[in-house]
Amino acid sequence: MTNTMRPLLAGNWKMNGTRASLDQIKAIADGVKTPLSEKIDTLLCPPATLLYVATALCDDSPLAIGAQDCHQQVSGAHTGDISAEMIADCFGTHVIVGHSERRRNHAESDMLVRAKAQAALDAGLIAIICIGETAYERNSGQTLDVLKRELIGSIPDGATAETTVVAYEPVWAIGTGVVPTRENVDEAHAFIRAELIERFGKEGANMRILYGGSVSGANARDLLEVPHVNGVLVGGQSLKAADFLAIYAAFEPQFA
Ligand SMILES: O=C(CO)COP(=O)(O)O
Repeated sequence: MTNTMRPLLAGNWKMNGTRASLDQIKAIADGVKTPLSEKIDTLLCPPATLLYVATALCDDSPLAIGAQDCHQQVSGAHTGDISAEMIADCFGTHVIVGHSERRRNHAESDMLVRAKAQAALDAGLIAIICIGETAYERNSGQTLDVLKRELIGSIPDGATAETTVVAYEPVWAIGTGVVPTRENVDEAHAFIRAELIERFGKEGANMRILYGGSVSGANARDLLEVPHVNGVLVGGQSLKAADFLAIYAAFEPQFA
């Protein structure tokens, strides 16, 4: 067994899902009610419109529910935003911050992502902080520099292994069906682990590092064997219960 840390399987629905999708959430919540859930954490992040009803659906399931973003402030004149407090109020337990789609589409800087992560920690949520290089950055040899800059800039000083998860999502692998080579994932995760240990010591050694980008039931097992891959953050393949549960099943050989 390569990775002994309790892993996290997280789904990110992005801007997908209406009330018609609640049956999929229920099917996922029911599907993870197996002994494997004693060994791994599962999480689904639907759009904010479904947050409250989703947490109610998961009442008797180990499936946790989280959000995809939060504002850095607790409340105020911020039309269209939701705060970490509001997520917690809906019984959400996690929030994704700094996803590359938000960094790109909303010009979110490392400093802003860090403030959002801090807001999440202040509200008692677990922050899933996303980092990852673009194709241009990889092709021009900047991958590790980008990861270092994003790690330093985006993670608050008070982050602990319990409250903070790092997600490595190479931008070029998101939604493309292109999965990095084992060597690429290995290099990135080992680098992130070393950086986390340097800054956070023991907490950094125990912080979970997820891989995200075109994860499916077909490739999850191989990814989970790479050292320092402590789970996955899944987009497209988390929308349908059957696909999500195929990834869940892929954890079995290592973690059951
Ligand atoms: O961005 C992602 C999860 O946050 C990954 O998306 P895909 O799994 O659709 O590539």
